Amino acid sequence: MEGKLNNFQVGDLPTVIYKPDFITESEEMHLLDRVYGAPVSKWKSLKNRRLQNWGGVVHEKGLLPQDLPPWLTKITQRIYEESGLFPSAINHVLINEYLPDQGIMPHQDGPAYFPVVAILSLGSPTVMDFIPHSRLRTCTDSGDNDVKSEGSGEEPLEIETDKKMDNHHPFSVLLMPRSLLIFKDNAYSDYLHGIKDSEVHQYDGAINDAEPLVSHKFDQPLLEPGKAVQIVGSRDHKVIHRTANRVSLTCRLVLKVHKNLFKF
Ligand SMILES: O=C(O)CCC(=O)C(=O)O
Ligand SMILES: [Fe+2]
Repeated sequence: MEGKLNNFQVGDLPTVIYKPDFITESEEMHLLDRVYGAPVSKWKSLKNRRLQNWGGVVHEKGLLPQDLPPWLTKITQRIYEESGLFPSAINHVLINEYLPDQGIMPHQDGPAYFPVVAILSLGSPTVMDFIPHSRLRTCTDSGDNDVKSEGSGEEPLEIETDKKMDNHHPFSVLLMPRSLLIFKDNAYSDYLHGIKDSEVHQYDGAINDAEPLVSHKFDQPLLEPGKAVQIVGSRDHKVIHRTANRVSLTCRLVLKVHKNLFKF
């Protein structure tokens, strides 16, 4: 299936796609209303962010499914159709909320997911860092505790300590509100991805910093009205001041779906 997002590949890897303005401002507002309108009990607080889990419980061996609500299927269906990268409909969405000084440790997504991830950003820009890691470390280490869980129970985190980095280089992607990031293949399997827990993010050298939305290559600060977000740019020092919350929708597919608990 040829996806119409193919033209939006960024960087050297063939497997990172960045589509600015995938949704409109009113769609963004609508989604944020839904996220914040969810019952308080839907939020799970972790040390450094909050999250909502939609679509069911992900186990190592598969998904104990729950139907996604229509406000989510509307967007996941669009991602499914326009990307052409998922073999069947997206059935799991993790919604993360980050305060301006919060992030997510470098990690690789859990093994239950089909290795394509689509992340829709809402609210505030951020920079996502990709750090190469050695695939060999994942299964062979025993007592070293490379793989840690941050508490969601479904995302083993691998802390990069290996300095052997083959020919892979770290890179970063600037994620503007309303944008869609998709990564797969090498970008999925050979790199950890994470977001720094600092209020200031640099995006010098971000693989998509040529995109028109980020053409603020002047020295004057630019304040987006209503968003309380500052993007300051100069040729050498491009930074985002994260002054508002960011909400992201991480949309994935778990191929193995269990209809009842006893089939695990
Ligand atoms: O919030 C993001 O953009 C990333 C979230 C993520 O990596 C995850 O939920 O696995
Ligand atoms: Fe992730």
